Amino acid sequence: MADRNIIRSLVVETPSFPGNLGKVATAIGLSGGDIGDIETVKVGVASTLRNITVHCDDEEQLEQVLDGIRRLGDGIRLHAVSDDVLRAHEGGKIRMKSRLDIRSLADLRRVYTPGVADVCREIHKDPEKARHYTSIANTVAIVTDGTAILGLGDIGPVAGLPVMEGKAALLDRFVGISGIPILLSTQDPEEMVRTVKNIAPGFGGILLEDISSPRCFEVEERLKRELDIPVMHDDQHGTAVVTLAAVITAGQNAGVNLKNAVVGQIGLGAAGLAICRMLMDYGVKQVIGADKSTKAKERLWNIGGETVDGLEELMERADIVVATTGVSGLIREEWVQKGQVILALSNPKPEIEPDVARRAGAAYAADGRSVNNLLGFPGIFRGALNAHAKKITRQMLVAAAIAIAECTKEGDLVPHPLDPKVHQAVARAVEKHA
Ligand SMILES: NC(=O)c1ccc[n+]([C@@H]2O[C@H](COP(=O)([O-])OP(=O)(O)OC[C@H]3O[C@@H](n4cnc5c(N)ncnc54)[C@H](O)[C@@H]3O)[C@@H](O)[C@H]2O)c1
Ligand SMILES: O=C(O)C[C@H](O)C(=O)O
Ligand SMILES: [Mg+2]
Repeated sequence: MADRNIIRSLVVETPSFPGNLGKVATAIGLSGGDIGDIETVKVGVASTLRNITVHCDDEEQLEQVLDGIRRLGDGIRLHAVSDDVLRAHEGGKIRMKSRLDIRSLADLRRVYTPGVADVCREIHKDPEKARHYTSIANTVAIVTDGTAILGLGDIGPVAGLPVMEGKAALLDRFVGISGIPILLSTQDPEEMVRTVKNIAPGFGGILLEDISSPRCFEVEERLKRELDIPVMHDDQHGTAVVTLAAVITAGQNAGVNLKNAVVGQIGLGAAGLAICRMLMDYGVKQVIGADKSTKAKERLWNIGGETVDGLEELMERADIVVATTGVSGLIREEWVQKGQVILALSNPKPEIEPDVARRAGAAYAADGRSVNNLLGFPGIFRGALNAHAKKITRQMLVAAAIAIAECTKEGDLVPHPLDPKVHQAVARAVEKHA
């Protein structure tokens, strides 16, 4: 099933004789919906009740699907439509949990007082032991001020929390790291740096997330300098790592030699500038960039890149196009060149849908759901924590990108994020280069 934007759970009642579920499935399919899971809730003598998960492109298509089912008649009834995504978020996605069971008084005295005091004394005598006797070495703060939440913009840290909880869930699921969202109610770089430094003693690493440019550059630079634990702004370097991996495989698949290729980057914010820097470091000779902001373009000049004024010019010249503007539909179909590679990475909606780009002649096209920093940040932090690294260096990031490219199946641009091998491979590569 292709990635769709809307997921709904439909409660449908059908008469209990063969062929009725088929009618419902046909109605959904004829309106362009995809069926996910089907769960039978109740089988009665006269009728059967089922939960049917449906995936659609947009609200309009969903309405057509619902109308199609309602029109079936003959005892087929649509009882309820619920939003699976909202339902899944009820109560939040994460929680803090004890690793030790507390059943007996002995457990209590071991886990808590008075036993715990001995552990405190040990750490007080030798602070290095905190790594061994606490959760610090396996815990990463996921810090945001809520100013660049996906492409939704400055919606504040609380509205952005579902993204941070999502990153925590991924860290847990893929590499067993505890991610703790930290929401900052300030946008002042000085205050942000001070706050993160003040809470840093409880963490093995700091993942900065969805902080808008240009403040993100200063905040990250200072924290890297002033803290001796790994600090990484995911939207910059996590994205750059995964994009480099996709560009490497795209180059191989499309027979383009990266050393001679022109890569065009649209959007020179947090993600875009880091992508340009990473590609230039990797040896791509010609990186051209476009942004509506002159200040953003100046930042690319400062690192030796070339800028163009119009998106059309960039689209005309580039063999590989990467876009990270947050603007859905920014790339027009008629700008796509035959054989081009297009990575439209903005979430939640890309600058051009991959199937539209391919129809317009692109050799390879992907969006931010598949080329996503999720392929990088879990393994990068796992590797850095395993190595007790104090910094995440450029070599570690390039090694991560190469590891991702090497895990990619033939014909794909990047590996599937649910493939545990990729996160392990990234962790190993990063640890080796730490
Ligand atoms: N797929 C991924 O893994 C991934 C990772 C990071 C960011 N992103 C996406 O990239 C987008 C940007 O994120 P960011 O953190 O870099 O934000 P940002 O705000 O730092 O940067 C966005 C840049 O795009 C520029 N821009 C906006 N509209 C433009 C237009 N019409 N023409 C040219 N330039 C334009 C802005 O001036 C800015 O410099 C978001 O949608 C985010 O979801 C995707
Ligand atoms: O959160 C994601 O899915 C990727 C990225 O960090 C983004 O901001 O879009
Ligand atoms: Mg992000």
